[in-house]
Amino acid sequence: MPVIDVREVTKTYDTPQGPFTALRGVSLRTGPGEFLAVVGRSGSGKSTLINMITGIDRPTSGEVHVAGAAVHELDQRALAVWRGRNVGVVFQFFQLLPTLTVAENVMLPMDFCDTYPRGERRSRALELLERVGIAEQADKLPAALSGGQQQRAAIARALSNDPPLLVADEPTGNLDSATAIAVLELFAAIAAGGTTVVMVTHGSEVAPYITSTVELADGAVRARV
Ligand SMILES: Nc1ncnc2c1ncn2[C@@H]1O[C@H](COP(=O)(O)OP(=O)(O)OP(=O)(O)O)[C@@H](O)[C@H]1O
Repeated sequence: MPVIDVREVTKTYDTPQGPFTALRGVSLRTGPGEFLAVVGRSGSGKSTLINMITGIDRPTSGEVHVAGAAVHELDQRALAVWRGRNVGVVFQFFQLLPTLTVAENVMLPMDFCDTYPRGERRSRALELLERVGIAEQADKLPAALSGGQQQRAAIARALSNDPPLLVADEPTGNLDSATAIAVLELFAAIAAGGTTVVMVTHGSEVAPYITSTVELADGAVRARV
């Protein structure tokens, strides 16, 4: 079963200048354990495609099946529950809550979705922080961490509910190249463990780590390798 099955998705935005079609008949299938890079020039539709997969936005036509759910058919409430359990999201600027410790940030999705018993959440957060290599930072505030450490904390948070899919939009865009490579290695290890990882990227340094690529051009799939 594919983890991601996007079928003939079209997305048209209403703009003051009239309708603008950002995705035109995009289809994409991705299996468990794949590390997929989404590439293409600025404006080619990468973020729009990611927003379809995560259910942040809806297609104008077509179908989006992710981790067993028909995402295009879910209402807002069902989407929030589904997303919390099935999709971990990592951003370019980490987006950790500044007033919570690193461990508390990692516990947030478990608290939100009530996925693990309250008494087990902190130990699970510490295990995840161990897995991403920053266990010793658990009780610090995010501002006390380096950029690479903050991104590792954000990845631990994204894995909090053990989702089948991890989505990352330019996760290394704000990191120096050595730190970026370390984060890519971490994503590759996560994918090797069976989690599907989808990453929007501009960088060419990803090649050794990814298992496949989809290239978008003008809202259509130009290449899929
Ligand atoms: N909410 C919106 N309303 C109108 N147009 C939009 C909206 N979101 C995106 N677009 C347009 O759709 C096209 C695709 O945008 P998208 O953000 O998906 O591209 P991208 O490949 O992620 O670009 P970048 O690499 O610059 O982030 C662009 O022309 C953009 O201006």
